[in-house]
Amino acid sequence: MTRKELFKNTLRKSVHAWKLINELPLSDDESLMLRHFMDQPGFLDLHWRMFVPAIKGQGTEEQKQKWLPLANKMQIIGCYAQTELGHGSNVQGLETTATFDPQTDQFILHSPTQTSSKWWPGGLGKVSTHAVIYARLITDGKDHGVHGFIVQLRNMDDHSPLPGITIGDIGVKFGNGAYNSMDNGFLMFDKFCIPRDQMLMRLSKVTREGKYVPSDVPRQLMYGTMVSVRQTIVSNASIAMARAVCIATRYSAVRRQFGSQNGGIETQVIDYKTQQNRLFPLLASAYAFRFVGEWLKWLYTDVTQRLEASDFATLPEAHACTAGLKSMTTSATSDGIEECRKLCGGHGYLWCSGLPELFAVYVPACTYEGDNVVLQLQVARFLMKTVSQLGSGKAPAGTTAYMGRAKHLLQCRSSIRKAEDWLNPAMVLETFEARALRMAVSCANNLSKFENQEQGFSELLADLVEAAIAHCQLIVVSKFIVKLEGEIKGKGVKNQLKNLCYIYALHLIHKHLGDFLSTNSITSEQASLANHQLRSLYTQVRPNAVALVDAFDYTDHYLGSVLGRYDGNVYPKLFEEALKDPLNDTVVPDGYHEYIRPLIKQHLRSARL
Ligand SMILES: CCCCC/C=C\C/C=C\C/C=C\C/C=C\C/C=C\CCCCC(=O)SCCNC(=O)CCNC(=O)[C@H](O)C(C)(C)COP(=O)(O)OP(=O)(O)OC[C@H]1O[C@@H](n2cnc3c(N)ncnc32)[C@H](O)[C@@H]1OP(=O)(O)O
Ligand SMILES: Cc1cc2nc3c(=O)[nH]c(=O)nc-3n(C[C@H](O)[C@H](O)[C@H](O)COP(=O)(O)OP(=O)(O)OC[C@H]3O[C@@H](n4cnc5c(N)ncnc54)[C@H](O)[C@@H]3O)c2cc1C
Repeated sequence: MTRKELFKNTLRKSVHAWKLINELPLSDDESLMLRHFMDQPGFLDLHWRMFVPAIKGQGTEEQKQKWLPLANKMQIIGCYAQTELGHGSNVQGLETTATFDPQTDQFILHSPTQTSSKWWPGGLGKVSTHAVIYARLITDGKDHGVHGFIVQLRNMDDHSPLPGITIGDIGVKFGNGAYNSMDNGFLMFDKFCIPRDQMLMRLSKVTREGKYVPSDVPRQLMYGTMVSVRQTIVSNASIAMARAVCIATRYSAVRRQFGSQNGGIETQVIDYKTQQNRLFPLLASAYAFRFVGEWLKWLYTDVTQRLEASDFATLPEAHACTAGLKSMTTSATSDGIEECRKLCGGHGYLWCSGLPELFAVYVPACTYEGDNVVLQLQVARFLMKTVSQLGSGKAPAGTTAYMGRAKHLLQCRSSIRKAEDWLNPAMVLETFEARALRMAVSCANNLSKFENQEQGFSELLADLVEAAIAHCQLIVVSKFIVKLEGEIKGKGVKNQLKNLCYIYALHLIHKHLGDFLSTNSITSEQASLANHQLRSLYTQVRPNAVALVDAFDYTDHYLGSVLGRYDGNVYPKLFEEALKDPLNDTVVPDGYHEYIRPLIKQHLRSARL
């Protein structure tokens, strides 16, 4: 499809999905499933995941009563317009202004520079009638920082932009189809006025007289929509990883190379330890991210209930966990999808493998909803704060509770003696805790050598990101172990999940061996025992690998991959796909007479000369 066709087709699908949701009707959970099977980014994502939650989280009761019924019936379509051409990560650096005019009781929205143009918001370019806009609030010449506003963008009769608004699509993005189904947009305001009551005023207010009344709750609640979406992105990482792994595992069982004895059949590539060493940790990650995603959903629900009761105590942890896990799981999944493509050899590079499209549509997850490095630095700040409070009498809680055992964890030596000890959950956990704590404490010690803490933080950014990642990996490992401690239905399922849990943990030890050795969390002998155990786990997973990806229950239609077909009938179907290519419509290609023939004839003439 051309970009225009792709975009229009996504509109068609989105509206059809909305019709089904209402007619059947579908529950919220079922609607989310429908979104997965629709399988294309589109304006609905931003409307439901960001526009509506932003109003719910930041609007007053009156504002919710006015706007939510319209949004819930999709009589207005909204997006989330925060990022600008010049600033995305640095939200406090946004330039768009919303200046209160007491004469007219309105805010004047203005884009003072080119870099202040809104740039990237999905659904903004062509579809949205409304947006939640983030802009600097100015009253009586004073800048109160960034606040949210509900703004109508387009005429409800003919969809034309309202006077004072310049709007459009930002152009083609990475890949062929992928995220190009979405109208990521730009937007400029030229002194565009909105009524005062369209500032989202649950957190802070501007009175009729133009007085700014700051909020008595943490200002970070303005970032609540991002926290909510980051949480959902973690579960989505599992879905995308599982999809790539399903394709690569099934194909690895079909594909044979080398190893033929006396003219017999060759070896299935899944039997090569190198293939297993690349594939099975990704299979384990797909399961691990699913479990940590379930836990994160619980954490998010818990913090939301606490916030409703004005208990803000767990907000920093919820922010650190959603930011860190969003970052860690999306980075691992993007890399994992690409690894799966390589695991499928040359055929993985074919469009019909399903992997190039999956990669192209997935990889912006490392950037949207917070650049992954910027988000890990938020985790690092949280960790440095926690370390600095150790010994102050305030015991760390939740995911940092392990830091409360700092004295032990800084000194302990791993008691792993044989390979099987690596299947002991307490020993594995302690290894990850020791490594994470020691990296965090080492950063804190290095920071303390700087007179200026911010300067020190800048100098140590790379180490801080690594410490944050170590902490996030510990969370994933520990939630997988907790999952195994609970009830798991199905004969033998627990054993399979145990194998995957330890593959997940031990492959991380192998991959980040430098961290584990340099922090003395393990010795080199214990590292080789871990490798030994890892190989043994691969052998145990091998007979069940295909069943473990079948368990994701993805249809062939959803996978969209010739290589990942359930029936394994890969080669005939690759031919079928090839023959469908428009280049094969004719035997002699268009362009032959224009270019190829004259070229060949010219050579023939020179040869005769
Ligand atoms: C699709 C096809 C198929 C393949 C995929 C398969 C499946 C997918 C299927 C379906 C997918 C469906 C849906 C996916 C779901 C949704 C995705 C949809 C679309 C995505 C669109 C993306 C939209 C966007 O990108 S919106 C824009 C996002 N922008 C950002 O994230 C900006 C990042 N920057 C920031 O957040 C901040 O600027 C900052 C970096 C945190 C810094 O903020 P600042 O105020 O300057 O803070 P400071 O560092 O000084 O800290 C102050 C203080 O505040 C605390 N803090 C910061 N943030 C928060 C927070 N959010 N909550 C709570 N507290 C916060 C911080 O810790 C400090 O605390 P303290 O003072 O140290 O105690
Ligand atoms: C597909 C897609 C959809 C999007 N949808 C929306 C949307 O609906 N609404 C919306 O408002 N926005 C949206 N965005 C914008 C997105 O949220 C931003 O792109 C994202 O927050 C990253 O910000 P940035 O582009 O400014 O990156 P930058 O911050 O410019 O990052 C560039 C580089 O600088 C590094 N960097 C930046 N700051 C630091 C620092 N302090 N320390 C160390 N390194 C640093 C980063 O790691 C990165 O390597 C979307 C983006 C994409 C790609």
